[in-house]
Amino acid sequence: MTYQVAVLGAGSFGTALAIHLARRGASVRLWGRDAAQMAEIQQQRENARYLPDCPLPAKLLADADLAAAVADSDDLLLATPSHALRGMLSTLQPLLKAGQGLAIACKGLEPDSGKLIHEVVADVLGAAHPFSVISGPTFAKELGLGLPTAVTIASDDRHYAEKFAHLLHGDGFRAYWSEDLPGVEIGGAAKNVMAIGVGIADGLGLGANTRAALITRGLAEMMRLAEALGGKAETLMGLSGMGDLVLTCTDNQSRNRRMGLLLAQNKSVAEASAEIRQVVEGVKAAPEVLRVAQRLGVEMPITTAVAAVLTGRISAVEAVAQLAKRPAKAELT
Ligand SMILES: NC(=O)C1=CN([C@@H]2O[C@H](COP(=O)(O)OP(=O)(O)OC[C@H]3O[C@@H](n4cnc5c(N)ncnc54)[C@H](OP(=O)(O)O)[C@@H]3O)[C@@H](O)[C@H]2O)C=CC1
Ligand SMILES: O=C(CO)COP(=O)(O)O
Repeated sequence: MTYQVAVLGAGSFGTALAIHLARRGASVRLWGRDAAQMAEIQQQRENARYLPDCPLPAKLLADADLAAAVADSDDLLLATPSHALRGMLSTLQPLLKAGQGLAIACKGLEPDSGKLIHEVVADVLGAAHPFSVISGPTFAKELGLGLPTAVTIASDDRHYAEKFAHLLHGDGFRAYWSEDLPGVEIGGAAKNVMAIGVGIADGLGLGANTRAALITRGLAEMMRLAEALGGKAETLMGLSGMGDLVLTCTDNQSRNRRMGLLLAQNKSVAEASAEIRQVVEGVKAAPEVLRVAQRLGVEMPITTAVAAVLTGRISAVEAVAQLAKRPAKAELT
C-alpha cells in the first residue's frame, strides 16, 4: 500500500516538503488552517501565496480537514512556525493514532519558556509517539523547484530518524540522521539570530571580513550553547549547524538575513516584518536563546547584541560599536 503522510502547515516549507514527498511517491495530504486558502491551493495546484511557481504533484491533496489528515496518515510532518508548536501538538494529541510518529521541521525555541522542540513534545505528548526533528540548509523555494538539498534528521529513537531519512532521501534530496536533538535544535534556532546579525552588518556596509567573522564567532556561540545543553559541539559543524548558518547568513532568500538588512535601514521590526510577509523565526528566537544562555552561564555576545536591536534598546550602529569594544581574547575558549 502507498505510504501516506500528512504535512501540517501550508506555508512555504510545508508546501515544499509536501511536494517533495509526493514526488518521492508518497500519498500526501497538505493541511493548512485557512479553509479558503487551502481550497484555492487545491484548485489551482499551486500555493501562490507562499511558494509560487512550484506545481503540486497529482498525489498531493491540499485541504483544511485536520482530523482526516491525521486519520489517513502513517506519519505526520509538522511545518508550522515554532510559536505554534505547543498549540498544534495539543490539538493533535487527541487525534493521534497509537504509535503514530511525527517529524517536526520548526526552527526555533518556544516563546517565553525558551524550551527546545523536544522539550515541548515531551510536555504535550510524553513519550507516546516517536518523533524526529528535520533541520539543515534548505530554502523552501529551491526544494520546491527540485534543486538538490541536504538535511539532518535527529531523534532519540535512531530507527525513527533513519525511517524518515529514507522517506525523504532521493530525487536530489540527501538526508543524514543524528541522535543529537539539542545540538540539531540549537543549530536551527540560533542560526536565525546570527543571520539577522549578519544582515545588519551587511546592511551597514561593514564588508566581507565582518561577515566572515560574525559567521565564525556565531558558530562558536552556538557550539558553546549546544554543549551546555548536553549536545555535541561537532553536531554544530554539520548541516544543521554550520551548513544552515552559512546558507542563511549569506543568501538573500533568507528572511532572517533580510530582516537584518531592513533593520540596518532604520526600519522597525514591525515595518520589516510587514515587508517580508513570512515568518522570521530569529525575532522570537533571539530573546529565548539569550534566556537559555544566561540561565546556563554561556556567553553569547552576538546574540546579546541582536536581541538588544530587536527590542529597540540599541540601534544597529550601537550594536556594532558594542561588539567592537569587546576586549581581545584567546580564540578557542
Ligand atoms: N521557508 C524555509 O525555507 C524554511 C523554513 N523552515 C522552518 O519551517 C517553519 C515554518 O516556516 P515557513 O513555512 O517558512 O513559514 P511561512 O511564513 O512560509 O508560513 C507559515 C505557515 O504557518 C501557518 N501558521 C502560522 N501560525 C499558525 C498556527 N498558529 N497554527 C497553524 N498554522 C499556522 C501560516 O498560516 P496562515 O497563512 O494562515 O498565517 C502559514 O501557512 C519555521 O519554523 C521555519 O524556520 C525550515 C527550513 C526552511
Ligand atoms: O531555515 C531556512 C533555510 O534552511 C530558511 O531561513 P529563513 O527562515 O531565514 O528564510
